[in-house]
Amino acid sequence: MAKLLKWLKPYKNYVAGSLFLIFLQAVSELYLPNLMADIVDTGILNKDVGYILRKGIMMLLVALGGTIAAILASYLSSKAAVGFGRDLRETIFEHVEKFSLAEFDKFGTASLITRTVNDVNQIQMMTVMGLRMVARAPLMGIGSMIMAVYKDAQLSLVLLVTVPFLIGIVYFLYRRSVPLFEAIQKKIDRLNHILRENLIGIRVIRAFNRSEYEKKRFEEANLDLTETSIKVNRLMSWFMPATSLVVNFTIIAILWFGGIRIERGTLQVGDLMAFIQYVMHLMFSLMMMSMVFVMFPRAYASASRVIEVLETVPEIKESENPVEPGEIKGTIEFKDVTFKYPGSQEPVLKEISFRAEPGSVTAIIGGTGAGKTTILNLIMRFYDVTSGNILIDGIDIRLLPQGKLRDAIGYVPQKVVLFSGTVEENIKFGKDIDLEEIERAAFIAQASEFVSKMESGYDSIISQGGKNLSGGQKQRLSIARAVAKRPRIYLFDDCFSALDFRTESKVRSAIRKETKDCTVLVVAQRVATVMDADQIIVLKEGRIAGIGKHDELFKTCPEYREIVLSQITEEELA
Ligand SMILES: Nc1ncnc2c1ncn2[C@@H]1O[C@H](COP(=O)(O)OP(=O)(O)OP(=O)(O)O)[C@@H](O)[C@H]1O
Repeated sequence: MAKLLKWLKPYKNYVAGSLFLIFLQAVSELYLPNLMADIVDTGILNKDVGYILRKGIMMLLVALGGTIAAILASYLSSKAAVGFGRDLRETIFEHVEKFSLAEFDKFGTASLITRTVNDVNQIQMMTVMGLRMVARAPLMGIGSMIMAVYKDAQLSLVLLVTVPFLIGIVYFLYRRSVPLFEAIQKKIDRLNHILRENLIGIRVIRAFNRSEYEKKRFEEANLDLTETSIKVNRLMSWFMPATSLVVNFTIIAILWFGGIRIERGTLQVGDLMAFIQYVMHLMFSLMMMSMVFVMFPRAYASASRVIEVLETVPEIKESENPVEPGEIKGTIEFKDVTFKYPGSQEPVLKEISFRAEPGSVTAIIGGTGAGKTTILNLIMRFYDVTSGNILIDGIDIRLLPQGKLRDAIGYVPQKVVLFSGTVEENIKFGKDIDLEEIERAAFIAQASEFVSKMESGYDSIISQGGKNLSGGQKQRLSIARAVAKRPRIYLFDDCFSALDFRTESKVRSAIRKETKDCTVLVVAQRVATVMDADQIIVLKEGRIAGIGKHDELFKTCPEYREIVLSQITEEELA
């Protein structure tokens, strides 16, 4: 928790101001019972109306001052806590942006969302409570104790019996609630995860008639969270009655012993009234502190989760001695690359070596799960190789600044990702270009026609995830986005399969012209897509089964021959 305090630093003036005001509020509250005792013991006993009025007005002024201080303290502490929460969320977001895919896989999207929103909220609430109560409760507690002893030291002995009871209750609840609060945060993660999957997969869920099953899954997670929350609340429901009971017993004991002392003439009525008020303040402070204690475990659990994210060092780091490559030309070379996903037993790529030159097209073909996408992931440095090297223009990509590397790449993923916004915003996502360039990119990707038919053309709104577009339309916008960057290297990950043959061949011939000086890597399933590539890499279970041109591979590589013949007959080939 203390580790997070550095985000509170910019707000230290607000914190100091609020602590000072809380101090003033506490002083005013401690002074009031004293004034009241004076009114009773001096004013009322001597029937001195003037004295009562003077002291009464003073009480009013002190109370007013205390109230103003309390309002201002609340304002300042809220400002500090809200700003602290905002900064923390921003820091987490920026940090997570630097994560490699391995760290994303480790936390999971749902958990990262819960940690950024819900956990930070818990910490923020704890900060407000902390600022208001942590300062006020000890001040009031100690102040009331001193004042009570000052009023009647002997009567204060009652507290020696009752205060340990209160502390015992708080300690018991604290020990019991910590694990429950930790569990609650994990269960919120799980609920978010299921909810997210349901919202994203709603079409598939309906098509497969799995709504009931998903409903059950959600209900189970929801119930699980509810049960744990009820357990915590049940535990907490003991808190107020138990503490009230102790407080009321304390008051009864004070009235009992106080009455005896008044009878003996060793205590005045006003002082007893003030004493009771001080004791109430003391008990109230202890209750406040215990509320902080109760909130603390939850905030502590949240803080640990946030710190876990912040302390995760992204595996993919900028090199300490980066090589400034100047203009990237685009030669890609794999040298004996072996790669194992974090947490996996077996490598998915084994001893891969090939070279792709600018001005050439390299196609990668192979069965599902052969490791084709992984090759592209490695070129973009989403993961680092386990052994071997990947060189761009002869420089190991680990030595290249990541921004420079990715700026040189135009990537079209297998699964289209579009962002909510306009068509134009989506196309110029990788580079801020003018409308003419945007239209050019759309033209190459064969997207101009359908975009011009959309109601507002390039200003048409794309809904979340591109739900208002067809699969092929989304794919073409995704291609246009890559083309718009005018990169040196193109990585097409099986992105033509959503297009019909005619559109695919149009897109490919337009792209061929556009990319004639660039290095192009195409992952494909269709033989027609790879046939005219300058080199074809046949992947089988993470190894290169063959590399060469179509005719040569058809003769020499049985795996390639099998793929080709599964799609085209020998007569068609001839
Ligand atoms: N993030 C990951 N963590 C662990 N294993 C992974 C991860 N991503 C992929 N894999 C595994 O790596 C292997 C290769 O995956 P990859 O996506 O590269 O295959 P692919 O050849 O592109 O397949 P497809 O044609 O079906 O897209 C698969 O067995 C897959 O299970």
